[in-house]
Amino acid sequence: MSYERERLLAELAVQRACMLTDRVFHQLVKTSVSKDDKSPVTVADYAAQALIIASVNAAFPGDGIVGEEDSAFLRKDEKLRGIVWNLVKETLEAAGEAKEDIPLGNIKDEQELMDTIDKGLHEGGRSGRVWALDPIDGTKGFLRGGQYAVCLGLLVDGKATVGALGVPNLPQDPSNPEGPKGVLLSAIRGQGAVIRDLSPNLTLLPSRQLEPVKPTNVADCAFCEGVESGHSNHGQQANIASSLGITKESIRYDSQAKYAAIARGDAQIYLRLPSAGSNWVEKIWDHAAGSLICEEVGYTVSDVNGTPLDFGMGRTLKSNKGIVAAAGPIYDDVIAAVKKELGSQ
Ligand SMILES: Nc1ncnc2c1ncn2[C@@H]1O[C@H](COP(=O)(O)O)[C@@H](OP(=O)(O)O)[C@H]1O
Ligand SMILES: [Mg+2]
Ligand SMILES: [Mg+2]
Ligand SMILES: [Mg+2]
Repeated sequence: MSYERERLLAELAVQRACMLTDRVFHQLVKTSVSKDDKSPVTVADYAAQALIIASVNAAFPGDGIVGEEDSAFLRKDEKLRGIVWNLVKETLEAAGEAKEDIPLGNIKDEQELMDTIDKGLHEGGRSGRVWALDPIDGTKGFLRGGQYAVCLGLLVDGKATVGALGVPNLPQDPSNPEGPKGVLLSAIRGQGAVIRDLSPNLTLLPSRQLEPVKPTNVADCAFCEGVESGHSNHGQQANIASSLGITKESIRYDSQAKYAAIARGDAQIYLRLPSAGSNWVEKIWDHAAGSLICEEVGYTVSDVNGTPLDFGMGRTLKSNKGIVAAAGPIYDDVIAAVKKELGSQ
């Protein structure tokens, strides 16, 4: 099976959702809403989940969907519901139909909006086709004006098989950080990965194949980590980098923007070691699309013990702990340094 249609659907659904999140993001920045006010991101989370589920459902009605959000809060808050519905309606009108021959789905009213969001309540698991959806990954980054990502992956029998990542605030040219922003990456297992600029409308701009990683000296590499110190252990990550002889400062991005950055070669390592005392269990929607895209350009992605990520365990990666992604040729060095650091606690 080629999965070209699934990839096209994922790209278009993510592109359409990014039209919405980008709009909310800029309204948020423009109106300088208090950083403590979480409502803009909440609105965008619900609206983007609804739009993407409508697309998956229209094109592949038999597939399961594991989405991060549900409508419980929205059902209780009429005002918030009205805001989300307006955003969804405006985006549907602005986007129109895709010129490609694939249905992207519609939502007719507020009731259907909430029912659509709740189609993301699937339990996941080892068998069949299940989409993993994070409508806004990096909510804290979104609120800070930093990186965030719209993430959609297809798991087939528990294995990440198709993935698309929209990263609206990532510079298109890594050597020009102040230049135009917004990229869309996608992959099909076994077929490499592609990148293109995000477009302001539903058009998919021309894509280019991402180059496979090349052998490099680990000391010359750069590593990526999250911004939030509560989400990963910055101290241990710095120790690991220094034990590998890495002197470059880490690239700190919220969200799966980290996977996008390493996939296109801005850095070669992503470390996500659990914070001290953390019982956090990683969620499948935080890693399905990004890890596949990286594997497709020659990364090895595992947990901190070197165990491959198991997306067939349900909604979470409960058999894994933390994340280590490194370019294939340096992975053994990196995982050895991770184990040494964790063993020496
Ligand atoms: N204590 C914790 N440890 C690790 N990850 C956490 C966490 N609390 C929340 N997260 C996850 O971290 C994701 C963001 O990743 P990052 O830290 O790399 O930016 C969040 O996704 P959402 O923003 O979609 O909720 C959330 O799922
Ligand atoms: Mg997330
Ligand atoms: Mg999210
Ligand atoms: Mg969240």
